[in-house]
Amino acid sequence: MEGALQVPIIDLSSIDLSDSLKKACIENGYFYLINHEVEGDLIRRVFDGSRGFFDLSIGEKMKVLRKNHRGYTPFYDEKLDLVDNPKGDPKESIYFGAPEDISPYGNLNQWPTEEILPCWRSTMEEYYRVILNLGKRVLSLIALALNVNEDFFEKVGAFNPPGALLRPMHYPDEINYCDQYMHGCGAHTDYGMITILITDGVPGLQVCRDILQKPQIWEDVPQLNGGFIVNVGDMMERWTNCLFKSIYHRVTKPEQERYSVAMFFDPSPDCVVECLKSCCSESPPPRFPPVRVADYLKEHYIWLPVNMCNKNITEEEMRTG
Ligand SMILES: O=C(O)CCC(=O)C(=O)O
Ligand SMILES: [Fe+2]
Repeated sequence: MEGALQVPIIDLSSIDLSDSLKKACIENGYFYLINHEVEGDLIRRVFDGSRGFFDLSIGEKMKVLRKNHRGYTPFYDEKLDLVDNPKGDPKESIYFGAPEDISPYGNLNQWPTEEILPCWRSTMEEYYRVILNLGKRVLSLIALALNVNEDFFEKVGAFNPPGALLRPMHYPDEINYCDQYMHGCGAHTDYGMITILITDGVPGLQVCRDILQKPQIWEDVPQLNGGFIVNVGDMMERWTNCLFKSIYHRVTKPEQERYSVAMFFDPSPDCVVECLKSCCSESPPPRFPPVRVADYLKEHYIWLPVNMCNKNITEEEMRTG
């Protein structure tokens, strides 16, 4: 049974939204974010840029093939749900980290050249910075809702350096799917603190409020014009001892081509996530031991490098999905 769903709306221009934010994170694990002050023009440029990149030839895109979780991930590269999408997800994407993030190897982001896509890098970097600030604002409100200081996530090192990854995505329309591919993106939870998502309005995103229920009930999450969709991720679920829900979601086979842009607020790799005192005591006791983010992510980014998982996929399939 599938149907439309009530999504709580968090209005960032409201004076006191602690209670509604907390309620949305506890009862739903997702909400719309409105009055966020991100300019429509920037969002339009990001979607135009995203279409421009995914329209490039496969050869051009492969020049920035993902390394160290940065760069192009071709069709079928990501394996989120091996039951429904055993061959991988029939979508393509490109990942970037913080423009300023300098690892011992330098900044790991990979960019199409300025000749191929003029202003592309500057647009994506601008969007990254704007959404990073928006996410920090939401996370400071979440901290207040959890009865800790508003700079809690800064203080525990979640942004030092920022582990957030920006990811424009492209789903081909359903006529390009082989029958066996049930979904554009298999069922999963996100790994980080929160995800801030925007789509081009083409339907597809669904959530399942109880993954153990049989049969599972998947409900559509429509894009709210001008709003972002925010969902809680696994790290936040651990911090809050499961008070906040890291919600299962997926993207069905879209009827037409679909584009979306997600920013995953993963805490920085050395940050340790430990149940908040305000969320646990003897009853309920902490359900998880403290975990270093890098160790958690290593176990959960299970998808294989493209040269291994795509070995049975033809060039034609990689081009079209
Ligand atoms: O494209 C979407 O609407 C959602 C994608 C998603 O859930 C993800 O990449 O984690
Ligand atoms: Fe997701």
